[in-house]
Amino acid sequence: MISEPAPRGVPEATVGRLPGYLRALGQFGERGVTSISSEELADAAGVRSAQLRKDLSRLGSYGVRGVGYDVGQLSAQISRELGLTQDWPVVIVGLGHLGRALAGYRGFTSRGFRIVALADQDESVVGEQVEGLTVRTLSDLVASGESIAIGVITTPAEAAQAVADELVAMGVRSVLNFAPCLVTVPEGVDVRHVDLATELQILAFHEQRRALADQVVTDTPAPARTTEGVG
Ligand SMILES: NC(=O)c1ccc[n+]([C@@H]2O[C@H](COP(=O)([O-])OP(=O)(O)OC[C@H]3O[C@@H](n4cnc5c(N)ncnc54)[C@H](O)[C@@H]3O)[C@@H](O)[C@H]2O)c1
Repeated sequence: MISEPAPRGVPEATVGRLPGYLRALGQFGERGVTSISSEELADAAGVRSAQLRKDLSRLGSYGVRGVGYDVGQLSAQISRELGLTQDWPVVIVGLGHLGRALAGYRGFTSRGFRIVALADQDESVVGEQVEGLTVRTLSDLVASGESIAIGVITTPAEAAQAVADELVAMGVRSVLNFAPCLVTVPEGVDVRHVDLATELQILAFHEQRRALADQVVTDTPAPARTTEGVG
């Protein structure tokens, strides 16, 4: 595998596909595979191989003809590019159903995200031990001066903007918002919205398209049978 320094400015769309490549590489690595062709990796990640080669070339990675990519090296390079070689301290705000499920999710830790704080405003929740951490109020957390890189919002929509503002005020520059509303943040802060309902709506759209297409096929009258040459 040939690796050159990554050119600056990797497009967002490429960045969006890198976690998928990393996940696929991890699965190959677990099975003891040490080198992989672009076709195999593209198949596992669900993209076209030309797309994969283009994306990886943007990181300065080119497979070797007949050998492909080195699984370990490529994983390390993508991890570096995504900034996963360092630990990112995360706070979850809103310790209801979703917040608790995320707090217990082992996949964060194994991918370089350390949940270091939990916050809620409900007095019956503050002080509770969840996954080895004591739930605090956001103001207590701000007062502690702890360094937090990523804030995860799992409060009801009505509270999300105020929580985002507090997170930004305490120096958080990346926000992952699960509440079903848009939150705005100042320049220099990134916010990503996660909404499973949107994903379901997109699936419903495609499902409806397929159902309509099936209906057209069923409703189309069969071509009239020719009687030429009969009798
Ligand atoms: N993105 C998704 O796909 C998805 C999926 C499920 C739920 N959700 C959303 O996630 C959010 C949480 O859902 P849930 O079922 O866990 O709700 P929940 O009611 O069980 O929990 C919400 C928690 O937020 C706390 N809270 C409220 N205001 C707060 C504030 N200002 N500061 C700190 N904590 C505060 C509450 O005390 C409660 O513990 C909701 O907005 C819900 O719509 C999103």
